Amino acid sequence: MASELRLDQLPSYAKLRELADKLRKIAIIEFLTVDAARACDFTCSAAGLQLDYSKQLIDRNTRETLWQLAAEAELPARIQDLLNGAEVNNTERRPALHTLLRAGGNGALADKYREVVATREAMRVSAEKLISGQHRGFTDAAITDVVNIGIGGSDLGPRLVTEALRPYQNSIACHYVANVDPADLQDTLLDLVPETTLFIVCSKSFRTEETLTNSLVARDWMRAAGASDSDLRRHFLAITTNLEAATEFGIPRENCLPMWDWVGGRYSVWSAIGLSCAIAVGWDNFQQFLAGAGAMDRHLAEAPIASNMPIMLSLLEVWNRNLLGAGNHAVLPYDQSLVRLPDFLQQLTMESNGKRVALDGGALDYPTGPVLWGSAGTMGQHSFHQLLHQGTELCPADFVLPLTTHTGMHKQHRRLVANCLAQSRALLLGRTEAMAKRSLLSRGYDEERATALAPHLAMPGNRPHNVISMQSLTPATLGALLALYEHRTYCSSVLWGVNAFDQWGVELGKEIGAQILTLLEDASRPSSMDPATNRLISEWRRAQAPEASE
Ligand SMILES: O=P(O)(O)OC[C@H]1O[C@H](O)[C@H](O)[C@@H](O)[C@@H]1O
Repeated sequence: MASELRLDQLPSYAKLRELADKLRKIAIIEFLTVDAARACDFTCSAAGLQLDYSKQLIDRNTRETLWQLAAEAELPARIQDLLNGAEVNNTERRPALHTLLRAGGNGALADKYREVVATREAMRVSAEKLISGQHRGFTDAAITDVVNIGIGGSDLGPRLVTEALRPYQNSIACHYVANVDPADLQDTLLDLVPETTLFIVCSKSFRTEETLTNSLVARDWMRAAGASDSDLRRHFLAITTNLEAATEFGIPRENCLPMWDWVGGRYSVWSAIGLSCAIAVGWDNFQQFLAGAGAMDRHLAEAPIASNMPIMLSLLEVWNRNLLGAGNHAVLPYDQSLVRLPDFLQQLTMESNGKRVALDGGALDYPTGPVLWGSAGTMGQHSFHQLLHQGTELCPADFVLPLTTHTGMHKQHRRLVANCLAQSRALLLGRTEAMAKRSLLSRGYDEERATALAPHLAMPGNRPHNVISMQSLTPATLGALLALYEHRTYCSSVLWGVNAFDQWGVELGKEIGAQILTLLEDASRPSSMDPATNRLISEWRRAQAPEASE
């Protein structure tokens, strides 16, 4: 591992700085006009996806320099480290082997791969028993509903995949409960019947407060419906590395599927953590999902830097972040079934690359992972796109566009596609004040009013963005898309010199949460927190009805 890497000390970085100063004054549309081949050349394809980066603020020279930067950072070697099981998670002394979960076989990692294959088989059996109605509840009724209880990586991936693949959905309905707010579980259970409901307790650690709290309430709900302790085994499965804690909770070993410490939570949808997806869409579709990701893994491993899609996306991320100063990145899927994609990518990218020290613990004096946000088009157009077009913040964006629809409503889908392409073009071109004034005059405004209004209608354009398209959103292209972002995240972590696979920053809040809970549970305890926290604790205590404080 090159733990001493510092992005700003790589030889090409100084040249990129000069290029950024120069390019900031140029309009992207000029590149497209002058260079007729750019619209085709600034694209790459892999695993059923096409990336169009022709509307980024880079010219051919900058692109060459970015490729050079990737070579100087030894990105291809670092990618081999990831794929071959090197200890890329240095603070936790582990490899990060999510790619093994969708591999067809790997000689060097045969022991681990055997476990993966055995677990896949157990997932298949479990999913098929449920789908075929063989898995029955305590009154011998077939299970109709599955509730995945998990949070973070044990929720966001499975939830996204199940929702995105709704056209492939079979008869079992999968629901997702994550929040410790009792309303989340309560709302979900409202429409469910205990006799036909199965819970999957999804927790890599089996120590997560939200998941354990919700699972206990779910167990009480089952008991209240008449399920005995031995009946519960028909209604609870667990996915975890911590089999002991799961059995202590009352889920017998034969109802547990394993996870491994070499799979990070946010990279785990490919493991048994994805069981709810396999139940929702069936085993064949889940396998297609794994195969799509596997195809992207092979592309990452084999494609040269110049045509490597995850590497290119990562270089553009670093260019926009470090050289053009963009502190955020919007993801705009033009497909309602990908409405959860920004949520999933927030954990993937911000938990991975929201870091301020290098692998060797040294402080970094350049920015790392940007804030990621977004929502499905066209909803965002009627809300935050105003800022994308005219705000003072530079927001690079990825449009994600399946070219066809599963709905069968092709005429209406055309409108969605037209909106996506129009937003992309408007971000590229903008509108000058003179153009705005001309348009106002043609609409009957008088000279004085048109002059006054024109600056409000003018848009700078030149907003860099990518378009990631695919023929249609299938299990395979969805797998490829998620793997693409996983690999972009890893490549960027290499360039920034940070560990993408730990998340120490989430721990302190959990510790303080446990301390504060003891103060909320026992009103007689004096609170010795900071004055602001003490005041809020007192306010909470005053707000409680007497029966809530027992
Ligand atoms: O799967 P679990 O062990 O319950 O963890 C669930 C989540 O909680 C943690 O706080 C981490 O920040 C996440 O990376 C993880 O996915």
